Amino acid sequence: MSDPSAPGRPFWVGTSWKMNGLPDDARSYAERIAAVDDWHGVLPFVMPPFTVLADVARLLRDSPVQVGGQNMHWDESGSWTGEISAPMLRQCGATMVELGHSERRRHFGETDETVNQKVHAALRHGLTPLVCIGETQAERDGGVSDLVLARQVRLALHGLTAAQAGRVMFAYEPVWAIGEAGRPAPPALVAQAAAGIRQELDRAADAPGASPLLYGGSVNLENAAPYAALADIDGLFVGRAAWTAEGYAALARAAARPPRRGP
Ligand SMILES: O=C(CO)[C@H](O)COP(=O)(O)O
Repeated sequence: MSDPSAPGRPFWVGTSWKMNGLPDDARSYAERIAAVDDWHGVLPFVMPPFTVLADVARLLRDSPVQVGGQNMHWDESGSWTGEISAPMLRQCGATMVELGHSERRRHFGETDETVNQKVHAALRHGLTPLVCIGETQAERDGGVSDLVLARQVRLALHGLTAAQAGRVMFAYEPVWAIGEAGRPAPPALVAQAAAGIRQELDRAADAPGASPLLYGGSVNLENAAPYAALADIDGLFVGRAAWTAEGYAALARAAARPPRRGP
């Protein structure tokens, strides 16, 4: 279990814009967060659509905000119509890449195996993978949440060395808690799931707490602080509530508010 009271424990607050952000809006968002002079100690990152990624990365180049892609292919190049590779993301200024979001698993055929191939490719090309995992409502009702989460973690990290495994970030996102129809998860439930995930991550990595574990799913200004206080949670991964620059900055402030304690 990671120690939330450890001095200097990094805490991430990031957002994926999903399929939102035309060029003018994206530039305006990036300019506004580039102007934020105090992130209250959190590590910020944004994941815009591919079409504006280079622009956003350029505007945030001199800021602490990292930029990531929302997906990528496992191959470097080739006949993969409509896909984006790790070197392409790097060239655009990305340092991170989100992999295995439930929307991609559900609608676009992403599997634990393709996530694993993409994790390997991301690390080969110097991108930090952020792997999204989470159980469906049916899996929770059926009592197999912990098994599902352990399987997703183990398969995502398959074939990595312990040092490599420690460089992979995870986001626990219960599928039933995401999006317009999502129901915010009780912090106690998140704490219980996160403790199990942490055990899996620590088994794979070379040092306890090496792999950051974020929480995502209907995070908002009211629930950010309780989630941020959980012992095994190292950050928040936010959708809708961070789709304005002001909303994002406010969430970072709310998540950074000390003290962070266990469940
Ligand atoms: O990916 C997510 C955060 O970027 C996640 O799906 C949560 O979305 P939200 O429910 O709109 O916060």
